[in-house]
Amino acid sequence: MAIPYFPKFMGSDKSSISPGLLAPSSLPLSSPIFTQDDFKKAAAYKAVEFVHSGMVLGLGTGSTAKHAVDRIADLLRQGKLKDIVGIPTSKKTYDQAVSLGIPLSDLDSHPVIDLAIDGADEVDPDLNLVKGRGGSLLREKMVECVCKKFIVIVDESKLVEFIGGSGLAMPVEVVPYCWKFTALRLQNLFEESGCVAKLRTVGGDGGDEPYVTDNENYIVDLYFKKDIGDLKVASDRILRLAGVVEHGMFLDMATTVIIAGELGITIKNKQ
Ligand SMILES: O=C[C@H](O)[C@H](O)[C@H](O)COP(=O)(O)O
Repeated sequence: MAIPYFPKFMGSDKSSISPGLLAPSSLPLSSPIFTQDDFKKAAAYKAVEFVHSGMVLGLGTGSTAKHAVDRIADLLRQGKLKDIVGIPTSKKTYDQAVSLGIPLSDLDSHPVIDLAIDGADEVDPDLNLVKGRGGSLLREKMVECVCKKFIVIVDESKLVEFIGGSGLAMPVEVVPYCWKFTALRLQNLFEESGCVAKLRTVGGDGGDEPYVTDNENYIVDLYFKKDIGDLKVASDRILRLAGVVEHGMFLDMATTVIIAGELGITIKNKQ
């Protein structure tokens, strides 16, 4: 069931998101014109309610996760959270967390993580994800596969019927050596799904300069015209290709997905 943002006028449910959190201050509550970023923030703030003092936290990457990191820092400053250790999933999140004074560590020192909060590019009905359109899939997967709880935060535009269903990229991190060869092999793997493989470049389509990940690798984006079928089989086939480092399908990893949209917040838990 969706939890309304504004309990006062939308219903009696006592959402812990304060009324007005999403409303631009100049608008009356009866004019709820929300941006996509408002939804991202609402999902992020809801997720941070699951954070407790003393936790080791996986800190996600992207425009949605950024709100969660900001919120955690606010609560630390206010003394409402204490003794948090953050494990950032990218250099960008590392920089953000350092600038906000969040104590950080890494997987070597903290191999078990209590909770990770991160965004996603696609979420299917079984809570499988596509991640990595921001380029951070490898570190995200390393961190998020060792957490006890993994909360995914999205606005409703990220919901898809099937993985690849948005028509947007499913990223694969590859080593730079002979990337064209690896890209072709990836494309051939999914020929029946009309797969097109493209090297990600700086500045988007048409650029010459390859996008380089935090791990000094490249990204080959796969675009599918049709459902790729069994995701576990697809995952194994991709990972068996020499030259592939990791792919952006996060299967059976999310324990909870928080979705924010026009009707409010919906929380889905893995069955
Ligand atoms: O590499 C990027 C990450 O997987 C992000 O979590 C994902 O792309 C979602 O990002 P955003 O919240 O900006 O849509």
